[in-house]
Amino acid sequence: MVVLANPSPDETFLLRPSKPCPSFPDTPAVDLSTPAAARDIVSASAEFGFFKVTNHGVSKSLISNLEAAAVEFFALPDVEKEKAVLANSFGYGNREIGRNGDVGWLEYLLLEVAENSPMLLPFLKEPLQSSFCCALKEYVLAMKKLATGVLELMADGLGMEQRNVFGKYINEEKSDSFFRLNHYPPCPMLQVQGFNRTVNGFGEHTDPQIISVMRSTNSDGLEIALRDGSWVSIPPDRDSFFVNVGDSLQVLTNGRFRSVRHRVVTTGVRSRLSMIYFGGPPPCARISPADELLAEDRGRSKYTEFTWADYKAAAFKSRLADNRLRHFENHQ
Ligand SMILES: C=C1C[C@]23C[C@@]1(O)CC[C@H]2[C@@]12CC[C@H](O)[C@@](C)(C(=O)O1)[C@H]2[C@@H]3C(=O)O
Ligand SMILES: O=C(O)CCC(=O)C(=O)O
Ligand SMILES: [Fe+2]
Repeated sequence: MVVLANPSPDETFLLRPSKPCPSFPDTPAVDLSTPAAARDIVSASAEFGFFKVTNHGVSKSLISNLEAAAVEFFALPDVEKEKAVLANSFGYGNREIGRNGDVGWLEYLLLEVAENSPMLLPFLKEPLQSSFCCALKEYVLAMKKLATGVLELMADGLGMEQRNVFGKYINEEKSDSFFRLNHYPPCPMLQVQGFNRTVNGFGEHTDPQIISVMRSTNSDGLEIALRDGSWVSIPPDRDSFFVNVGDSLQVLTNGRFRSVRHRVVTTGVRSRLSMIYFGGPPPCARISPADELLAEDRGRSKYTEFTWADYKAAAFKSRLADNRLRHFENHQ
C-alpha cells in the first residue's frame, strides 16, 4: 500500500476534522460462562446492538496463527497482493470500499465463506498459501461456532421456543457468509506535529448481515454510535470478541435489537489489523420477524419481508453510510 507523508488532493477527502470521541469504558461485556449471559446479551443487543464477549473458548493459538499469516500477507509487495484482486470487491482491495465510491485508509482481504469448499488462496506462494488457508479455515469455523452460540443465547434471552431460530440461517449449507481482514497502516501525514486531523479508516455503516464477530490487534480506532447519535470510542481488547447486531437480525427481532452504526478512525502512529466474520443467511431466505415475536407485537411487523438476495443486491448498490433498512420499514 502506498503510504504518503503529504496528502495529495485525492487523499484530502480521507481527512476528518480531529474531534476525538470520548472513550467508552462501559462497553457491555458478556461473560459467556455465566448464567446471566443470555440476559446480558439481550439487553446489550437492544440498547447498543454491540457488546464484547469473554470466556468464549476460542484458543489463543488459533488467533495468533491467523494474525501471523495476515501480517505476512499484508507485508507482501503490492504487486503480489494485487494478484489477489477478484471481481466485485472480493479478494484484495486497497482504499476502495464496495463499488460505489467509498474510500478508507485501509487495505483488506474479503473472502466468501462456503460451507463445503476450503478457503483457497491460489494467488499466494508457498509456504504462506498453506499456512494462511489452514489458519483461515480453523478460525472461520471457530467464528461460526461462536456466532451460533451467541445467537442461541439471544433466542434463550428472548424466551424463544427454538434455540436455533436465528442461528439456523448462518448454519444452512448455502449461508452467504463472509470473512474480512482489514489492515489499517500507520498514517504518516497525521504524525506531523500540529496536523490536527484524523483519517477515515472505514466509514460509518451498519453491517447488512445477521451478526458480525470481530477482533483486532491492540490498537484503537473502532467507534460506535449510541442511540442518541453520539459516537464513542471502543477501547481495544485483544482477549475479547466484539459482536455487532446486523440489519437482518434487527428485522428478525422486529426491532427489539438494533443494528449498530460503527466506523474505524485512524489517528496516526499504530497500525491496526482486524478480522471479521459476517454471518449471513442463504440468498433465498425470507427475512421477516420471528413468529413468536410478531405474535407478541400483535402481528404488526415493523418491516416488509425481503429475501437476503434482494437485500444484499440493494445493499451492494448503496453507499456505505446509507440507511439500508429505511426502504423496508412499515409505517403504521
Ligand atoms: C459500500 C459498501 C461496502 C459494502 C457494500 C456496500 O455497498 C454497503 C455495505 C458494505 C458492507 C459493510 C459490512 C461488510 O464489511 C461488507 C463486506 C458487507 O457485507 O457490507 C461491506 C461491503 C463491501 O465492502 O463490499
Ligand atoms: O476493521 C474493523 O475493525 C471494522 C470494519 C468493519 O466494520 C467492516 O469491515 O464491516
Ligand atoms: Fe462493519
